[in-house]
Amino acid sequence: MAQFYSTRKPQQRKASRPASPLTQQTVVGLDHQGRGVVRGKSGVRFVHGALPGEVIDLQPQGKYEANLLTLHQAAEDRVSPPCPYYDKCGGCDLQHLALPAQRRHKQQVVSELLMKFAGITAQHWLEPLVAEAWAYRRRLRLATHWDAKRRRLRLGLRARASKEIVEMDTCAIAQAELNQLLPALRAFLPTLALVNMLGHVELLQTNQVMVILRLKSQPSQADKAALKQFAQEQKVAVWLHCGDMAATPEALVNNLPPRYESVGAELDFQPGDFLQAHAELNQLMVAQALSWLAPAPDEKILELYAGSGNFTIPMALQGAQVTAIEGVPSMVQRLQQNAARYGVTLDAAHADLEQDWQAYAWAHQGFNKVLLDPARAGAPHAIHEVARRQPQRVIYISCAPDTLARDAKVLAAADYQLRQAQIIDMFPQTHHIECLMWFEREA
Ligand SMILES: C[S@@+](CC[C@H](N)C(=O)[O-])C[C@H]1O[C@@H](n2cnc3c(N)ncnc32)[C@H](O)[C@@H]1O
Repeated sequence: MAQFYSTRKPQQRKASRPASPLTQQTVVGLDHQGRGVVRGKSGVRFVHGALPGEVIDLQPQGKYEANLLTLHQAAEDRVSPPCPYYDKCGGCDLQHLALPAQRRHKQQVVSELLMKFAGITAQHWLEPLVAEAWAYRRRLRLATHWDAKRRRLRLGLRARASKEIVEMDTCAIAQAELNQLLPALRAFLPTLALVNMLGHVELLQTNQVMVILRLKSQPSQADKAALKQFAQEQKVAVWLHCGDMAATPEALVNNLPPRYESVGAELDFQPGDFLQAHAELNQLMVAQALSWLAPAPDEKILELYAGSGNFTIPMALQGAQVTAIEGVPSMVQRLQQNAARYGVTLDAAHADLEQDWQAYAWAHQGFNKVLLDPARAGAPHAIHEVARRQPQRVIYISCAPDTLARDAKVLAAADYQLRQAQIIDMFPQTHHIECLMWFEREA
């Protein structure tokens, strides 16, 4: 890209005066990021913490956002957030909305986006798939800051729209085993020389508790010995992720091969691999997707964005002929390892699904059904490739309703009907939405 240099000094920006608060505003909606929508004379504002039907005063922040200043009239569905860190922490931004209303809201968001961007409605919405709504997260990523002068470590979650660290004793949505480790980590980490090169700390709970330290470089032998002792005392595995982000985490103390449960299978994974946030709901979701896919033994199934085999291995165990594609080569290896451990035959390949598929041998076969579970970016290229191949059925698992709606438009244009839809309550108390869609091509 061309760069242009100027000898002129950059103009000094005048510090802008904060905008005046807007009073007695009525909230008319809730957007897909969980913010209340206010339409005033100066345009639309998205207000953090506000709910539809409420009358509020708000403080504008930037061009479109705002913070809630005063609540004059509360919505019926408003509840008092139980977490003491709710006001500061950027994690659970829908705790102030009653759980049934959160689920209704998520379904409404998906339904509205599908209508707005794809012009479609689901023939049938199933009741949301739900499970434990607190203490469910099996992965906690903690930010750190070492104050060398005061010899004090800050360890916690990031505040909303800020780099500030909110230190908490417990995180209300994290699994108990992860919370129990927090005091021990706060006491232990400052005793290590590596504390001044610590990036984040990740805690994982699957078949064991794992502590993953993100470090700029390898720790000293003395630190490694201390970490081994900590692992023994706390009965945890310890992994080190040293160097740049592309480096793979390595086990320092590994008591068991890391595994997570899917339907009828315990699957190998490694820290750094994608892992669904809610263990119980993951299993319900996989079971539901498989029942919709209903693979017959003679049918060929194409699975896209397969990860380490969360959907693949249960499908193959049911006798389906699966071709599974994943973009991270080491995860493809894990998938193949999982297939070998369960004695199932399948094709697994590494590919960037957002590139042209011409060069991929697997892409030249015919497929009866497709299951795809992309990241938040959706499948902007892959969905065209899928539609062009005209499989009878497409099961789409989405964690981003806006990109789902964009991709659904492509399927709708290729004569697919949205037969069933369902919210998966994978991220209760937060605005994040997971959903499952069954598209069928009318012959
Ligand atoms: C939401 S995860 C789902 C993984 C798996 N289905 C599961 O349930 O564990 C999305 C996966 O897509 C992969 N991915 C992201 N972009 C990709 C691309 N352009 N091509 C291929 N795979 C990609 C990621 O590495 C990740 O494993």
